[in-house]
Amino acid sequence: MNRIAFIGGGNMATALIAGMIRHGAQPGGIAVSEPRAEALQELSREYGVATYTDNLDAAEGAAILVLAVKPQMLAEVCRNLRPAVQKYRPLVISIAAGIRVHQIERWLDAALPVVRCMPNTPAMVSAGATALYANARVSAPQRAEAQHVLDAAGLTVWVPDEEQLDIVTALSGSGPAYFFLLVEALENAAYDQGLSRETARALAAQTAFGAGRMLVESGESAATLRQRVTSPNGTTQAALDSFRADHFPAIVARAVDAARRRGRQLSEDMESML
Ligand SMILES: NC(=O)C1=CN([C@@H]2O[C@H](COP(=O)(O)OP(=O)(O)OC[C@H]3O[C@@H](n4cnc5c(N)ncnc54)[C@H](OP(=O)(O)O)[C@@H]3O)[C@@H](O)[C@H]2O)C=CC1
Ligand SMILES: O=C(O)[C@@H]1CCC=N1
Repeated sequence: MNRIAFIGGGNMATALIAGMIRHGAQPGGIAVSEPRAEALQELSREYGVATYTDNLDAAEGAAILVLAVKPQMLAEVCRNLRPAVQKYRPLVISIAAGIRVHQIERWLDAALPVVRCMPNTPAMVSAGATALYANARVSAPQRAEAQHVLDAAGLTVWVPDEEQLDIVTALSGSGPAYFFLLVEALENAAYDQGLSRETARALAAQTAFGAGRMLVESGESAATLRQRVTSPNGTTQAALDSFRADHFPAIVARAVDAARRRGRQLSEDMESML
């Protein structure tokens, strides 16, 4: 694998680096830059990667540049990276929510191969889900390289249209938080009804894990698996009827739409940045 530099060494970058190392990447070929000294020390100690406080030092000679800072930081970070990208012309991979390829190219002031992708935090346990989108300048080998980086984090899929990344962000990028919210609510409901906090937490988490494994491993649809739990006139049906009476599908649809619109807004908020 070519030398790869991560700009920003926060949650997602760490999850992706961990996945790459687990899949046999050489730590010496991975550079990370990040302002927080303790984060850099941790990355160096845990994974043996090269760490820098200066983004240009990290980007020096990199064939792949992963932009892993907050969307609001990206314009400034890209502008500072101009000398390195114009010299080395790397494949740029952005994981920033919302920010469009044309904005990244404008801020880098270079027409470059850019892959935008949307991973999620289960990448930390190699159970991530990532969608990728490539602009027309990305060659077939570069596409394979980008996919290789993200494959180490879990499932990967390509989308043909950049707009679809906002939907992906609202589904799988933010999605782990929706499941955590449901688990919190289940845990609290069982606790309120008399289970100990510890027992409620363990059962709620294991139920989420078991349901997730069945969804991924059984090859059956969520609807089929749900029906199999639901005995006629039984306890599950009582709960599902209550969910429907409270418009659960509409609640979920509205939340996903709010996340999708926020992704677009993040991009629009940054549109004035040159
Ligand atoms: N978390 C998630 O579930 C997902 C996040 N994303 C995207 O990933 C990106 C990163 O998110 P996440 O990892 O959660 O955020 P983090 O805040 O954990 O990581 C960003 C890191 O970048 C550092 N940073 C700030 N300024 C600079 C700079 N000028 N140069 C280099 N590094 C800098 C931050 O340091 P400091 O803390 O000191 O500011 C921080 O450590 C975002 O764009 C987000 O949209 C995508 C998919 C899922
Ligand atoms: O909340 C966010 O904006 C980021 C993108 C997807 C998950 N976390």
